[in-house]
Amino acid sequence: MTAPESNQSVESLKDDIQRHVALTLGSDPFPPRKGRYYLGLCYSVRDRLLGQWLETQRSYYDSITKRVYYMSLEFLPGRFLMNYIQALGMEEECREAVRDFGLDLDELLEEEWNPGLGNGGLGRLASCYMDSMATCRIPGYGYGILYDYGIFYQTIVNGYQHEGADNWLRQDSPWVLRRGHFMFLINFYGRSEAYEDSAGHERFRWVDTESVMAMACDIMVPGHQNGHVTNMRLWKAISTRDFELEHFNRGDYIGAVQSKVESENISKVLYPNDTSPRGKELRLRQQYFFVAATFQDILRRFRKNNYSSFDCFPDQVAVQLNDTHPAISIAELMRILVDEESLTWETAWTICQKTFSYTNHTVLPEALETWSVELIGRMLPRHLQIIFEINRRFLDDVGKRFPGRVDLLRSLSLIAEDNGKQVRMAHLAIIGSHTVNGVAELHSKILKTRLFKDFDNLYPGKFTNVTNGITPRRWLMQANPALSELIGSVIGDEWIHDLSHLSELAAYADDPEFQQRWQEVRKRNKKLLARYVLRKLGVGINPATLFDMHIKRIHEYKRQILNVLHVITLYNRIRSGSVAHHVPRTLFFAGKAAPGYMQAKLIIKLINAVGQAVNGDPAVGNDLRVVFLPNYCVSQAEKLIPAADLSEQISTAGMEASGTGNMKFALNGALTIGTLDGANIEIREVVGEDNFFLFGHTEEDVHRLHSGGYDPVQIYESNIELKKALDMISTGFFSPEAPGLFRPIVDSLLAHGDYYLVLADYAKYVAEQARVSKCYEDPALWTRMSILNTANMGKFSSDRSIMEYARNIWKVSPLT
Ligand SMILES: [N-]=[N+]=N[C@]1([C@H](N)O)O[C@H](CO)[C@@H](O)[C@H](O)[C@H]1O
Repeated sequence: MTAPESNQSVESLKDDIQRHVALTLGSDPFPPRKGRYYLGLCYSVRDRLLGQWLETQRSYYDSITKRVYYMSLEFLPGRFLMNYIQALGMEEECREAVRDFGLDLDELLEEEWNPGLGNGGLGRLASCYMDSMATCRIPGYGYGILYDYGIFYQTIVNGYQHEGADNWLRQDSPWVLRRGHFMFLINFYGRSEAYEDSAGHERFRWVDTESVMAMACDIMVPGHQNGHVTNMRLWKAISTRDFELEHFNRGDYIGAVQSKVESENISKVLYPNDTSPRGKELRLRQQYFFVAATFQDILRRFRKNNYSSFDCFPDQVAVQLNDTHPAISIAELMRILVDEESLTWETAWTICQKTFSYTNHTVLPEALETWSVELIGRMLPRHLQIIFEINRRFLDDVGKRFPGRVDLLRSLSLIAEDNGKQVRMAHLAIIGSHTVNGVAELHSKILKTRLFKDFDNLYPGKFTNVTNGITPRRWLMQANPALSELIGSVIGDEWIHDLSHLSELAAYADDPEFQQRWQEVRKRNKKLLARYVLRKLGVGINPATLFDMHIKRIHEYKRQILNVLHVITLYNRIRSGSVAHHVPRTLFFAGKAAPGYMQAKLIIKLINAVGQAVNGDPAVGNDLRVVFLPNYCVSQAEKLIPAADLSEQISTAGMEASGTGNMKFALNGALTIGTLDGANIEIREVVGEDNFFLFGHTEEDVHRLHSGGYDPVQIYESNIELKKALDMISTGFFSPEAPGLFRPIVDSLLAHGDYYLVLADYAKYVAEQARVSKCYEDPALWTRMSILNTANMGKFSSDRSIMEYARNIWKVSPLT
């Protein structure tokens, strides 16, 4: 863009901002105020995106292309403004425009509330995938729920997590386009009534239902500087107008309105559990609500092309089930095709299996969703009938192929009998899908060889792998502009669209001048973070120390406890002077615990209690500092990750399906200390064993130790430093006011068998951490390792993942 053109575009942008402040917000544009001008800028940027969105949607219709429907109960898009500005390639323009008003773009960006419509990795992955679908021009949409309240707002009071309501829409969001004209009626409860149709066939209809409306709310998802803009369509529950007669007849107006209000509770709040569902009725209502609304929207689009039959439905529609949360879709599409479209069961079932594909995100037993037959029968009576019929036909087929294998029938059945009749949603998703994938090679192997072994034997070729990825737009270009600029200065900017170009960086790994510039960028990012921590917590941290980060949801399998045991060990070594030399470290912890997960909440308290002791001990000084950052979210991760030296990926092998934080850290040049778990294995393969700090038992070892012979007490007894650390925890060293406070944690390790093998991996972990310190003392070596990590992360772009889904699972090609 020429100077006059850019001046002209800066001027027109300034006009738009002030016009929106005046005419959209109804506020006086003078004097310029941060809050008002932030919204003025948002609406001006939105205007520029809407045009591209309309064009993109038109191109979908014109090309009658097959579309992907990525169904997810969670999305974690992060703040939109900077992502939109960079996708439109107008960052400089915006900076200049707001500067002319005496404002600073970086300050305006902080005005935006994080849309926390997800818990962790699964939700963020869905948003990275949306960004890549748009950037790779894969025709598709994300479907979910517009919760009024997202993941709770975490504060730390006296070391304990407190949950606050995340009323993120209280100031209305400039990004949410409410589509009042797209309202669908969603039914619940009632009963399924059999009747005979004119051809004498038995048919079913769902009657006497209670209903609520689903209103579409769109949020745009722009591709990176390619004019391709798609959207997430998130459903909001709106009460229907008609009153339930029973209230009305009693003249109970308030009661009548009450039930209306209740019906709108469906989209009120996100369930805050990361990998352990709570079988709550409202949660199932949320799942069916968004599934039913989504399929009415899918059918509306399909019917627009006036196809003569549904046989081509799978050629036009690919539905990806993001975990089992949307799995009731399979029964819903069967209901629509059989009950409403009068297709035969067989035809309908074939269409279903050709339409659906399912991604599993965890092997943790407590995370595999089941719904009681009683609850489904009450809330979705017709769907239960359909699920029983799917199961009957499925077991018939299995019985024919494997006569007499009652055990097989029991293990494969959709219905679990052991704790009251439960519908296994993963089994429904597997049977009703043409493809099932895990999210990293080890995880996908475990699905095939352990968790769903019988299904893999039954359906050879159905199980596959698509290793997770992250979008380089948000996680490098946006989060780490200084490093992006340095990279661009030597290899250009193609990596933004094709991350494999990063490999060209490897040539600079030993280049002293480049190493120098790399170190400067990293120092600058660490100083920036130190300033943020001082502002947020009033805690001073020294940017010259090794920044060691463990930021993710709090869960025992992620082993924040193992990290704390290492911190206490270092603390004891420093206090006792038993180590000749210690490399000063700052330990960063951040993450939310599910409100009902008491052990995780106690782990947060332990981290803060240990931090208080260490930070307050004059004998330690700057050598060791512990920081727990409250309210971990996407925008906080964008500040933390570019400043990290060490990335903690220390889960019990076989339990972290993939991890995606591990990819974000390595992409930004942090080195990983980790186990052979999830995507750590594939990261180590590409960055090289020498550039990865590995420790711990393998998944095979864990499986073997879980089947017997593991004695954590023996390890405790035989390791002095470990015993000392555990004794300090259990005797109240970190909780003098309540000596037994952390007993449950120590009991889980010693008395209850240490299921997550914390003690088994302690010694190797501490030893590997010593190797980390040693390497860190050699800046040339560390910088070389850091550059080689970034250089080799091309594989972990979500563009690669999405193109694998498109080619191997969805069978769609990018729009040209
Ligand atoms: N649910 N779930 N699963 C997870 C994460 N907790 O959200 O999905 C993430 C996205 O696939 C994985 O990276 C992670 O390992 C896995 O535990």
